[in-house]
Amino acid sequence: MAAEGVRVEQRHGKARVRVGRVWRQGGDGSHHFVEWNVSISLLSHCLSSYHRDDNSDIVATDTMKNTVYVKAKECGDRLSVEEFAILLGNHFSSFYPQVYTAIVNIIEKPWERVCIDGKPHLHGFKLGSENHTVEATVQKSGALTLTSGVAGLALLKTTQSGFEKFVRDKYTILPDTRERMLATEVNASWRYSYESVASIPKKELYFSEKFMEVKKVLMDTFFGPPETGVYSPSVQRTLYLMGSAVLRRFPDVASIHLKMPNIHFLPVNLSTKENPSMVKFKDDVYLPTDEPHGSIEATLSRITSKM
Ligand SMILES: O=c1[nH]c(=O)c2[nH]c(=O)[nH]c2[nH]1
Repeated sequence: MAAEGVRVEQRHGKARVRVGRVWRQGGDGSHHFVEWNVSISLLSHCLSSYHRDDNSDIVATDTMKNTVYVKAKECGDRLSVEEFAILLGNHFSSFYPQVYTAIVNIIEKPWERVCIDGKPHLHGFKLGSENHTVEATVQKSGALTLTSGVAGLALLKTTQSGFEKFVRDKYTILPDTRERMLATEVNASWRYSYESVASIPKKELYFSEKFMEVKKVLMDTFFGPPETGVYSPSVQRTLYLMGSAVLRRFPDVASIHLKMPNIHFLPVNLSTKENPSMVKFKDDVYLPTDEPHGSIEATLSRITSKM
Protein backbone atom coordinates (compact mmCIF):
# COMPACT_ATOMS: atom_id res chain seq x y z
CA MET A 1 0.00 0.00 0.00
CA ALA A 2 1.29 3.47 -0.82
CA ALA A 3 0.52 6.57 1.22
CA GLU A 4 2.03 10.03 0.60
CA GLY A 5 3.92 8.48 -2.33
CA VAL A 6 5.90 6.12 -0.08
CA ARG A 7 5.80 2.37 -0.45
CA VAL A 8 6.41 0.32 2.69
CA GLU A 9 7.46 -3.32 2.65
CA GLN A 10 7.80 -4.50 6.18
CA ARG A 11 8.14 -7.38 8.56
CA HIS A 12 8.75 -7.64 12.24
CA GLY A 13 9.67 -10.35 14.67
CA LYS A 14 11.82 -11.49 17.57
CA ALA A 15 15.35 -12.71 16.98
CA ARG A 16 17.48 -15.11 19.01
CA VAL A 17 15.00 -16.42 21.51
CA ARG A 18 16.93 -19.11 23.37
CA VAL A 19 15.14 -22.12 24.81
CA GLY A 20 16.27 -25.43 26.27
CA ARG A 21 13.82 -28.33 26.56
CA VAL A 22 14.20 -31.55 28.52
CA TRP A 23 11.96 -34.58 27.99
CA ARG A 24 12.05 -37.02 30.89
CA GLN A 25 9.96 -39.67 29.26
CA GLY A 26 12.35 -42.58 28.65
CA GLY A 27 11.02 -45.74 30.33
CA ASP A 28 14.65 -46.44 31.26
CA GLY A 29 15.00 -43.09 33.05
CA SER A 30 16.84 -41.48 30.13
CA HIS A 31 16.40 -37.78 29.42
CA HIS A 32 16.43 -36.05 26.04
CA PHE A 33 17.63 -32.49 25.64
CA VAL A 34 17.65 -29.83 22.92
CA GLU A 35 18.82 -26.22 22.86
CA TRP A 36 17.25 -23.99 20.27
CA ASN A 37 17.84 -20.40 19.21
CA VAL A 38 14.63 -19.22 17.58
CA SER A 39 14.06 -16.23 15.30
CA ILE A 40 10.58 -15.30 14.15
CA SER A 41 9.61 -12.87 11.43
CA LEU A 42 6.00 -12.05 10.61
CA LEU A 43 4.58 -10.57 7.43
CA SER A 44 1.36 -8.94 8.53
CA HIS A 45 -1.09 -6.18 7.76
CA CYS A 46 0.01 -3.59 10.29
CA LEU A 47 0.75 -0.60 8.08
CA SER A 48 -1.19 1.77 10.31
CA SER A 49 1.67 1.45 12.81
CA TYR A 50 4.01 2.88 10.16
CA HIS A 51 1.62 5.42 8.69
CA ARG A 52 0.07 6.62 11.94
CA ASP A 53 0.55 6.25 15.65
CA ASP A 54 -1.75 3.25 15.66
CA ASN A 55 -0.34 -0.01 17.05
CA SER A 56 -3.67 -1.82 17.14
CA ASP A 57 -2.56 -4.40 14.54
CA ILE A 58 0.89 -5.14 15.93
CA VAL A 59 1.62 -8.56 17.39
CA ALA A 60 4.15 -7.57 20.05
CA THR A 61 7.55 -9.16 19.59
CA ASP A 62 7.49 -9.78 23.34
CA THR A 63 4.40 -11.94 22.79
CA MET A 64 6.27 -13.86 20.07
CA LYS A 65 9.06 -14.57 22.56
CA ASN A 66 6.58 -15.80 25.18
CA THR A 67 4.91 -18.02 22.58
CA VAL A 68 8.19 -19.89 22.03
CA TYR A 69 8.24 -20.90 25.71
CA VAL A 70 4.52 -21.73 25.84
CA LYS A 71 4.78 -23.96 22.76
CA ALA A 72 7.98 -25.62 24.05
CA LYS A 73 6.10 -26.37 27.27
CA GLU A 74 3.10 -27.74 25.37
CA CYS A 75 5.26 -30.15 23.35
CA GLY A 76 5.01 -33.03 25.77
CA ASP A 77 6.66 -35.45 23.33
CA ARG A 78 10.08 -35.08 21.72
CA LEU A 79 9.95 -33.48 18.30
CA SER A 80 12.41 -32.45 15.62
CA VAL A 81 13.56 -28.85 15.30
CA GLU A 82 11.80 -28.84 11.89
CA GLU A 83 8.49 -29.82 13.49
CA PHE A 84 8.89 -27.14 16.15
CA ALA A 85 9.59 -24.49 13.49
CA ILE A 86 6.52 -25.57 11.49
CA LEU A 87 4.38 -25.64 14.64
CA LEU A 88 5.39 -22.06 15.48
CA GLY A 89 4.93 -20.87 11.89
CA ASN A 90 1.55 -22.47 11.74
CA HIS A 91 0.53 -20.87 15.02
CA PHE A 92 1.51 -17.33 14.05
CA SER A 93 0.03 -17.48 10.54
CA SER A 94 -3.27 -19.02 11.62
CA PHE A 95 -3.88 -17.45 15.07
CA TYR A 96 -3.61 -13.80 14.02
CA PRO A 97 -5.97 -12.58 11.26
CA GLN A 98 -3.50 -9.89 10.13
CA VAL A 99 -0.51 -12.27 9.81
CA TYR A 100 -0.26 -13.84 6.35
CA THR A 101 3.23 -15.34 6.47
CA ALA A 102 5.42 -16.52 9.33
CA ILE A 103 9.12 -17.21 8.83
CA VAL A 104 10.74 -19.20 11.61
CA ASN A 105 14.49 -19.82 11.76
CA ILE A 106 15.96 -22.08 14.41
CA ILE A 107 19.54 -23.10 15.17
CA GLU A 108 19.86 -26.29 17.18
CA LYS A 109 23.06 -26.74 19.16
CA PRO A 110 24.72 -30.16 18.83
CA TRP A 111 24.27 -31.48 22.36
CA GLU A 112 25.17 -35.17 22.22
CA ARG A 113 24.63 -37.85 24.83
CA VAL A 114 27.94 -38.78 26.48
CA CYS A 115 29.19 -42.32 26.92
CA ILE A 116 30.86 -43.17 30.22
CA ASP A 117 32.73 -46.48 30.38
CA GLY A 118 31.23 -47.29 26.98
CA LYS A 119 27.64 -46.80 28.21
CA PRO A 120 25.28 -44.02 27.07
CA HIS A 121 24.66 -41.71 30.02
CA LEU A 122 21.00 -41.26 30.99
CA HIS A 123 21.18 -37.50 31.50
CA GLY A 124 24.70 -36.36 30.53
CA PHE A 125 25.45 -34.41 27.32
CA LYS A 126 28.45 -32.76 25.67
CA LEU A 127 28.54 -30.17 22.95
CA GLY A 128 29.52 -31.41 19.48
CA SER A 129 30.66 -29.18 16.65
CA GLU A 130 28.17 -28.53 13.86
CA ASN A 131 24.76 -26.86 14.23
CA HIS A 132 21.47 -28.04 12.75
CA THR A 133 19.52 -25.19 11.15
CA VAL A 134 15.99 -24.88 9.84
CA GLU A 135 13.86 -22.27 8.12
CA ALA A 136 10.12 -22.85 7.89
CA THR A 137 7.93 -20.37 6.03
CA VAL A 138 4.24 -20.94 6.66
CA GLN A 139 1.45 -19.08 4.86
CA LYS A 140 -2.04 -18.64 6.23
CA SER A 141 -3.22 -21.10 3.57
CA GLY A 142 -0.98 -23.78 5.09
CA ALA A 143 1.52 -23.51 2.21
CA LEU A 144 5.00 -24.37 3.43
CA THR A 145 8.61 -24.06 2.42
CA LEU A 146 10.99 -26.02 4.60
CA THR A 147 14.78 -25.82 4.46
CA SER A 148 17.10 -27.68 6.79
CA GLY A 149 20.82 -27.34 7.04
CA VAL A 150 24.08 -28.09 8.71
CA ALA A 151 26.38 -25.22 9.66
CA GLY A 152 30.05 -25.35 10.53
CA LEU A 153 30.83 -28.93 9.52
CA ALA A 154 34.64 -28.75 9.50
CA LEU A 155 36.22 -31.48 7.36
CA LEU A 156 39.85 -32.13 6.42
CA LYS A 157 41.78 -34.78 4.56
CA THR A 158 45.55 -34.92 4.40
CA THR A 159 45.86 -36.34 0.88
CA GLN A 160 43.80 -37.43 -2.14
CA SER A 161 43.36 -33.83 -3.26
CA GLY A 162 44.90 -31.80 -6.03
CA PHE A 163 44.32 -28.83 -8.30
CA GLU A 164 45.81 -28.59 -11.80
CA LYS A 165 45.27 -27.40 -15.37
CA PHE A 166 43.49 -24.20 -14.27
CA VAL A 167 43.84 -20.85 -16.04
CA ARG A 168 47.49 -19.85 -16.12
CA ASP A 169 48.35 -16.22 -16.93
CA LYS A 170 50.94 -13.59 -16.06
CA TYR A 171 49.57 -13.25 -12.52
CA THR A 172 49.52 -16.99 -11.75
CA ILE A 173 52.02 -18.39 -9.26
CA LEU A 174 50.20 -21.45 -7.91
CA PRO A 175 51.82 -24.63 -9.25
CA ASP A 176 49.78 -27.59 -10.44
CA THR A 177 49.56 -30.25 -7.77
CA ARG A 178 48.10 -33.70 -7.26
CA GLU A 179 49.07 -33.77 -3.61
CA ARG A 180 47.68 -31.27 -1.12
CA MET A 181 45.63 -30.96 2.04
CA LEU A 182 41.89 -30.37 1.59
CA ALA A 183 40.11 -28.54 4.39
CA THR A 184 36.71 -26.87 4.46
CA GLU A 185 33.84 -25.88 6.73
CA VAL A 186 30.69 -27.05 5.03
CA ASN A 187 27.55 -24.96 5.29
CA ALA A 188 24.77 -26.86 3.56
CA SER A 189 21.05 -26.17 3.35
CA TRP A 190 18.56 -28.34 1.54
CA ARG A 191 14.95 -27.60 0.68
CA TYR A 192 12.42 -30.33 1.19
CA SER A 193 9.72 -30.78 -1.43
CA TYR A 194 6.78 -30.70 1.03
CA GLU A 195 4.57 -27.82 0.00
CA SER A 196 2.00 -27.78 2.77
CA VAL A 197 1.95 -28.27 6.52
CA ALA A 198 -0.56 -31.12 6.01
CA SER A 199 1.79 -33.04 3.68
CA ILE A 200 4.85 -33.43 5.93
CA PRO A 201 5.64 -37.02 6.99
CA LYS A 202 3.96 -38.03 10.24
CA LYS A 203 6.76 -40.40 11.24
CA GLU A 204 8.20 -39.50 14.64
CA LEU A 205 11.48 -37.53 14.42
CA TYR A 206 11.48 -37.97 10.62
CA PHE A 207 13.50 -34.81 9.98
CA SER A 208 16.00 -35.48 12.79
CA GLU A 209 16.79 -38.81 11.14
CA LYS A 210 17.04 -37.18 7.68
CA PHE A 211 19.45 -34.60 9.08
CA MET A 212 21.80 -37.35 10.28
CA GLU A 213 21.50 -39.22 6.98
CA VAL A 214 22.16 -36.17 4.79
CA LYS A 215 25.20 -35.31 6.90
CA LYS A 216 26.46 -38.87 6.48
CA VAL A 217 26.07 -38.79 2.69
CA LEU A 218 27.91 -35.44 2.55
CA MET A 219 30.78 -36.79 4.65
CA ASP A 220 30.98 -40.22 2.97
CA THR A 221 31.24 -38.47 -0.41
CA PHE A 222 33.85 -35.99 0.78
CA PHE A 223 36.11 -38.66 2.30
CA GLY A 224 35.52 -41.78 0.17
CA PRO A 225 36.21 -45.29 1.54
CA PRO A 226 38.25 -45.43 4.78
CA GLU A 227 41.28 -47.26 3.35
CA THR A 228 41.59 -45.67 -0.06
CA GLY A 229 39.73 -42.35 0.12
CA VAL A 230 38.67 -40.69 -3.12
CA TYR A 231 40.66 -38.22 -5.22
CA SER A 232 39.37 -34.64 -5.32
CA PRO A 233 40.48 -32.69 -8.44
CA SER A 234 38.95 -29.47 -7.01
CA VAL A 235 36.64 -28.24 -4.27
CA GLN A 236 34.13 -27.54 -7.06
CA ARG A 237 34.05 -31.17 -8.18
CA THR A 238 33.84 -32.51 -4.63
CA LEU A 239 31.02 -30.06 -3.83
CA TYR A 240 29.13 -31.23 -6.91
CA LEU A 241 29.54 -34.91 -6.00
CA MET A 242 28.40 -34.24 -2.42
CA GLY A 243 25.29 -32.31 -3.48
CA SER A 244 24.29 -34.66 -6.28
CA ALA A 245 24.68 -37.66 -3.94
CA VAL A 246 22.16 -36.04 -1.60
CA LEU A 247 19.71 -35.39 -4.46
CA ARG A 248 20.10 -38.98 -5.69
CA ARG A 249 19.65 -40.52 -2.25
CA PHE A 250 16.75 -38.38 -0.94
CA PRO A 251 13.78 -37.98 -3.30
CA ASP A 252 12.13 -35.47 -0.94
CA VAL A 253 15.09 -33.09 -1.15
CA ALA A 254 14.32 -30.70 -4.02
CA SER A 255 17.53 -28.67 -3.94
CA ILE A 256 20.68 -28.23 -1.93
CA HIS A 257 22.94 -25.25 -1.45
CA LEU A 258 26.53 -25.95 -0.48
CA LYS A 259 29.05 -23.39 0.65
CA MET A 260 32.54 -24.84 0.98
CA PRO A 261 35.41 -22.45 1.68
CA ASN A 262 38.79 -23.77 0.62
CA ILE A 263 40.73 -23.35 3.86
CA HIS A 264 44.38 -23.25 3.00
CA PHE A 265 47.17 -25.08 4.80
CA LEU A 266 50.31 -23.52 3.38
CA PRO A 267 53.53 -25.52 2.86
CA VAL A 268 56.28 -24.41 5.24
CA ASN A 269 59.76 -23.85 3.79
CA LEU A 270 62.39 -22.11 5.89
CA SER A 271 65.89 -21.31 4.79
CA THR A 272 68.90 -19.12 5.46
CA LYS A 273 71.94 -18.56 3.35
CA GLU A 274 73.87 -20.85 5.69
CA ASN A 275 71.07 -23.38 5.97
CA PRO A 276 69.14 -23.38 2.71
CA SER A 277 67.04 -26.35 3.76
CA MET A 278 66.28 -25.60 7.43
CA VAL A 279 62.74 -26.80 6.77
CA LYS A 280 62.05 -28.23 3.35
CA PHE A 281 58.40 -29.02 2.73
CA LYS A 282 57.73 -32.69 2.07
CA ASP A 283 53.96 -32.78 2.56
CA ASP A 284 54.53 -32.72 6.30
CA VAL A 285 54.72 -29.28 7.98
CA TYR A 286 52.01 -26.71 7.20
CA LEU A 287 50.97 -23.23 8.24
CA PRO A 288 47.22 -23.42 8.99
CA THR A 289 45.32 -20.26 7.95
CA ASP A 290 41.82 -18.78 8.30
CA GLU A 291 42.12 -16.04 5.73
CA PRO A 292 42.16 -15.40 2.94
CA HIS A 293 40.26 -18.51 1.91
CA GLY A 294 38.78 -19.69 -1.35
CA SER A 295 34.99 -19.27 -1.44
CA ILE A 296 33.12 -21.84 -3.44
CA GLU A 297 29.36 -22.30 -3.38
CA ALA A 298 26.64 -23.74 -5.57
CA THR A 299 22.99 -24.71 -5.55
CA LEU A 300 22.05 -28.05 -7.09
CA SER A 301 18.58 -29.20 -8.09
CA ARG A 302 17.17 -31.81 -10.43
CA ILE A 303 16.55 -30.99 -14.06
CA THR A 304 13.00 -32.13 -14.71
CA SER A 305 12.05 -32.65 -18.34
CA LYS A 306 8.88 -30.79 -19.33
CA MET A 307 6.85 -33.41 -21.21
O1 LIG B 1 39.84 -26.62 -5.49
C1 LIG B 1 40.21 -25.48 -5.82
N1 LIG B 1 39.37 -24.69 -6.53
C2 LIG B 1 39.71 -23.42 -6.93
O2 LIG B 1 38.93 -22.71 -7.60
C3 LIG B 1 41.00 -22.97 -6.54
N2 LIG B 1 41.67 -21.81 -6.75
C4 LIG B 1 42.87 -21.93 -6.15
O3 LIG B 1 43.77 -21.03 -6.10
N3 LIG B 1 42.99 -23.15 -5.54
C5 LIG B 1 41.84 -23.81 -5.79
N4 LIG B 1 41.43 -25.05 -5.43
